[in-house]
Amino acid sequence: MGAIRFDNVGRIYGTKQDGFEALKGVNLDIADREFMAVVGPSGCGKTTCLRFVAGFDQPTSGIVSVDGVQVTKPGPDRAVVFQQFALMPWKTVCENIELGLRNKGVPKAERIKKVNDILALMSLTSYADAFPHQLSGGMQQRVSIARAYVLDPEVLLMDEPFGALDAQTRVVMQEELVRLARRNPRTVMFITHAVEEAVYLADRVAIMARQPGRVKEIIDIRSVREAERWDDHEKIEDVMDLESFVHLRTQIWRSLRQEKAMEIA
Ligand SMILES: Nc1ncnc2c1ncn2[C@@H]1O[C@H](COP(=O)(O)OP(=O)(O)OP(=O)(O)O)[C@@H](O)[C@H]1O
Repeated sequence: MGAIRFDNVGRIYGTKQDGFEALKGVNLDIADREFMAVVGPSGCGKTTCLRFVAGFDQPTSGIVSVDGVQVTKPGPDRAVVFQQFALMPWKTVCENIELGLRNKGVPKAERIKKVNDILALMSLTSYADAFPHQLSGGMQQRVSIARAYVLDPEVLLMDEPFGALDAQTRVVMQEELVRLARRNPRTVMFITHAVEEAVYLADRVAIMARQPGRVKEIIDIRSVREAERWDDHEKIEDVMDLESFVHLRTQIWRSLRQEKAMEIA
């Protein structure tokens, strides 16, 4: 459940005759419960691709599908976490997390249990009654992720979720997301500009190119992570120190730099 497919996807903004071709021939398969990070230069169309899967926008050519069904609108099988936390400021942490469950018609007793479980899992229990403005950015993003996870969606779509956080908070959130993703795997499409973040979190990394936007290369991380037992290390800096990690990071940087060089040439 939750397998995502981009089949020869294109997007033209404006008219077909006089438009801007943002994406052309995007092909990408994200397997059920796979964590796919997407990297690429600014403007290559990462967010546009994510919006297709969310059902917020439609391609002008090709098909985006989840489990073989073409996506035409948003649905409860897909949850989105944005860079800006987008919490309801007048609702408490607990109420923010509960809202989606309420909209889904989940009975009260079950709602309370689910909310309490996710609060504990995300170390948020003592903040349950706080309002968003009383929390740091990192805490607010933790609530956003809890709010998405509690719905138990097949697909989690994350657009630079840690982009607005300071470096230290970002590391803590990355470690937590790894914990969550390994314990309760979901199909994840995770957009980031941070190559190290992509290598640390993902099973595979899709590298996009620009003008027009397309997927130019896919790097397998999972087989290396498993062979080299990255998950035995609790801290991100210990993983980032491993030769196998450095090698993959360099490979992705090289691919991105090649792209930049071609743009400048
Ligand atoms: N509504 C729109 N109308 C016209 N052009 C658009 C629209 N939305 C996006 N674009 C263009 O499409 C291209 C892809 O945009 P998109 O936001 O998907 O890129 P991105 O890779 O996510 O960029 P960034 O990394 O900077 O967030 C960009 O050139 C952008 O200017």
